[in-house]
Amino acid sequence: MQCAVFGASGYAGAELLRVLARHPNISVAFVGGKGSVGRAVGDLYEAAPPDVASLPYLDIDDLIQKIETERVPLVFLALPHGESQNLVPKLMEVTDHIVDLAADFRIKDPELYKLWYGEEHSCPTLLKSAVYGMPELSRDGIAGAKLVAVPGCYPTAATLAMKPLVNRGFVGKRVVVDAASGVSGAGRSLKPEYLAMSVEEDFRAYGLLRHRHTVEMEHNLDLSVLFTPHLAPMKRGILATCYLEPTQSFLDETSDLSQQEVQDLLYELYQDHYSSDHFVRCSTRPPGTSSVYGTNNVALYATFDRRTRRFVALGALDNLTKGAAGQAVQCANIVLGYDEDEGLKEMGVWP
Ligand SMILES: NC(=O)C1=CN([C@@H]2O[C@H](COP(=O)(O)OP(=O)(O)OC[C@H]3O[C@@H](n4cnc5c(N)ncnc54)[C@H](OP(=O)(O)O)[C@@H]3O)[C@@H](O)[C@H]2O)C=CC1
Ligand SMILES: CC(=O)N[C@@H](CCC(=O)OP(=O)(O)O)C(=O)O
Repeated sequence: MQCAVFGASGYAGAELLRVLARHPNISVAFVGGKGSVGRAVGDLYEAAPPDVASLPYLDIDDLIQKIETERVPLVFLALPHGESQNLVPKLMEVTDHIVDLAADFRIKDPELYKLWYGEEHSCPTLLKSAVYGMPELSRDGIAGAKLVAVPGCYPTAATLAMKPLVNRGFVGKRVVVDAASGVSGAGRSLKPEYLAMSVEEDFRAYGLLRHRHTVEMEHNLDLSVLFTPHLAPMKRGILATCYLEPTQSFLDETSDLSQQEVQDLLYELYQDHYSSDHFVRCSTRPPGTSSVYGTNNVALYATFDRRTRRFVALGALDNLTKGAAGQAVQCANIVLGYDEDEGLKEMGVWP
């Protein structure tokens, strides 16, 4: 099946090209950009797979026209936030399936969208028709979907790290999430704060109290979340560290258990919860981002500290793969009825 990728000159778009190069059923026929229009993929992206290296970046109008005339059935959008909502109404008329990596269609409620994104949504009626594409949270509605909203990178890590504890009724209503992202999470922009000279030998928090991913985590988990993102001096990767208070029922249930038995119980809880999920790795020790680099895997670990009465749940993923392009292809596979891991079977890189 042919597809088109809008924003293929950006980091998430380039990662889509990398993942789709290994896909047996989906091939990239057309790519779009903005500043890169007139150049070919291989000019910009030297590691591009040979069959896409020669594709020219098209502007939005030319790309839509190609999709229409060539009847391209699948479209990925990897555009800066806010662009997809202007494009999707037209694309709905000319293609069968749209998988959007941006935040435009993740929040169903237009008022909540306005509150967290600071602007009115331009097509609020379409918000409800989009399916939220985090398969490990829910696969409902993804098969055959016309419009999939791929979740945010931080919410994917934090949601998957906490969900088994939440579903089991082990945690109270308020959690704290500290998460660090590699610099590719900010996209390919040339802003001075993302230059190597600025990020190397630095580690800092940003977006305090108001980061837009907070609302996504709160919705996924039905919890109140205090979220602090950090910028880490690495290219790729996210590590989310989540602190949760236990419920009395958890304390009662585990009062006679040793620390090791509590650890075993938590490990089994995570294994059971994700027993049918291809990409979840339940770790027996705290995971790092290098263990998931370039893969669609998310590595999870949870423990409980009796002294301070807190759970600590960790989630590590690659922001460009499971946090963006990999999860998008995982969703496209479900939409189209392919095996969920087609194109995503790559092993990690070590060291
Ligand atoms: N980076 C990440 O880790 C993640 C990103 N995402 C989401 O994916 C989307 C893309 O992010 P990312 O790849 O990081 O961003 P980049 O800034 O790296 O890339 C943006 C892409 O969009 C193109 N573009 C910019 N403005 C326009 C426009 N007005 N019309 C058409 N094309 C345009 C750019 O083209 P050109 O370069 O040719 O100007 C480029 O191809 C965003 O919505 C982001 O939030 C989601 C999860 C994680
Ligand atoms: C390091 C960095 O700046 N990260 C970005 C999040 C990554 C991203 O692109 O967010 P979406 O998944 O919502 O598209 C940020 O904090 O805004």
